[in-house]
Amino acid sequence: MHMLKDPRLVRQLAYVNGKWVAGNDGQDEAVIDPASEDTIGRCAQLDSQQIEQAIDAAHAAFPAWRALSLDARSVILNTWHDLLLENKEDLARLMTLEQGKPLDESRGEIDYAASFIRWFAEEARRAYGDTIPSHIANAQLGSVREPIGVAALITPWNFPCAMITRKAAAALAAGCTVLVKPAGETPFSALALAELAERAGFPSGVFNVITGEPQMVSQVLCASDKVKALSFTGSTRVGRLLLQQAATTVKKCSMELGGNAPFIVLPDMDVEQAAQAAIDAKFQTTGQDCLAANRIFVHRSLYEPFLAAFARRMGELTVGSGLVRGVNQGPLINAKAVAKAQELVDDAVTQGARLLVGDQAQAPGRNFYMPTLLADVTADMRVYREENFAPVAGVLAWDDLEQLISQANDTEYGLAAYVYGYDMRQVWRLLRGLEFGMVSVNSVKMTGPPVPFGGVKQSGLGREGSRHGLDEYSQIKYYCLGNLPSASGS
Ligand SMILES: NC(=O)c1ccc[n+]([C@@H]2O[C@H](COP(=O)([O-])OP(=O)(O)OC[C@H]3O[C@@H](n4cnc5c(N)ncnc54)[C@H](O)[C@@H]3O)[C@@H](O)[C@H]2O)c1
Ligand SMILES: N[C@@H](CC=O)C(=O)O
Repeated sequence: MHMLKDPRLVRQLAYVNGKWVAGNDGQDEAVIDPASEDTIGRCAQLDSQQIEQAIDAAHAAFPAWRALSLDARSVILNTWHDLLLENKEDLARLMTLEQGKPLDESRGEIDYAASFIRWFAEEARRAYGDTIPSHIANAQLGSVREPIGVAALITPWNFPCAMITRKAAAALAAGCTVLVKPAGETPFSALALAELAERAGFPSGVFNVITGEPQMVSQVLCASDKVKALSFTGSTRVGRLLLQQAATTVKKCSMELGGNAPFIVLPDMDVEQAAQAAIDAKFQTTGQDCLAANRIFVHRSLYEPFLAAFARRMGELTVGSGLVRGVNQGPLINAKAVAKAQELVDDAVTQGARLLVGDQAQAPGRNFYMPTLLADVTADMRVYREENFAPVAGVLAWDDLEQLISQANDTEYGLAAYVYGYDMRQVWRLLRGLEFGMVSVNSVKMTGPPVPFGGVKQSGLGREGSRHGLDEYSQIKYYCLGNLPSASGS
């Protein structure tokens, strides 16, 4: 922490109603650097009464925030955006310390996080309603969009800034006030965002970061009638629980959940290009990415050359602390994640997968998992069925396009899919046949503010980013102005 240029960005207290708040009775929890396993700080743990107080503060701040002009809200959002970029180096370092990802990836995430703020500061100006041709005599019909109210935003540790800004910027721009509950592993990035939000001029109670025991916090948020929207990014398992909890007060729910992305290589694809793209799609964020290629399907005619090219290119992966220059594979978030990766690999090898690359004896620490390549993966293996969230690549061969589509769709998940190849007929068939919310053809990069990000099936509900991102935080009010003189047909 002493390495930051601006030490005031390191906040260990929650941020509620414009104040830094300690847990009642001084409750706090250690935050660990997953690379060194050192404690880098402690984070306040609020109790249920304090969560209620935070909800009250956000609720009280809502009328004045929604009443501000769009221009005034945009100015504050744009200032927040600029502050993120001005403090990029510190924010990136903080992220690497608590999350583990290589510093360059953290810098990239700060740019990415900031880009959503600028996007929604502009997009809110285009939150149009409708005029509706009237079927009622002498009436004018239409609709306007209104902010939904207090929004609770619960976020994961793998993208500690961007998953917050993609939600918060949309909610704030729409006129909502927010309560952010970051993951316990990565609270400091969220609290640094709060420090910058304060400097940007958000009025007290508009942007709050509440830290505490996850189940208790979500129960209090979900039980409160003052919280009108719940936006969650995280695992499908927890998403299901939250949907049940939110049902009691019928909240508007947006769910960005797990993935099990197929990466499909068509027979006309260049093997080296496909192998590099698959490496990028698999190993970004050390495999801890909801978009990570989880099942790599390669046409049988290219299968062995692809495996050879993939294995050779894995030699360029360097494992170590994210703070060290040249490292592109950081630690996993904790030892539990390492144990899960090992279980999946063991299960696959026991069931006949070939272990082509991967030697855990080389791991530089308890929380590191060495990049691993498994060939001849089958649908019975856990590595195929589960989101592995680790640098473990499972590859299999395919022969028939229709069979491939059924195989790729044979998962409860439906977030993202990749297709590599140029035969338009095959590409189009896949694009329409794959049951995934996002399909990217010949590009690993697919995300960004203009994109409607989200999944189908049990990967989620709703869309973030794009013009649709505002929908999660606004509601349509229809109006009928009746008994007007000579309005009919005009
Ligand atoms: N679709 C997307 O946009 C997207 C983006 C990033 C991550 N993810 C998914 O997130 C998962 C990894 O993140 P994670 O391990 O932090 O997920 P997680 O579901 O364990 O935790 C996410 C959030 O929920 C909280 N939480 C955990 N258990 C809870 C409970 N029982 N009740 C209430 N809250 C609880 C956590 O503290 C955290 O804030 C992966 O499945 C990944 O695919 C999805
Ligand atoms: N990489 C994703 C986050 C998933 O973990 C994104 O861009 O939103």
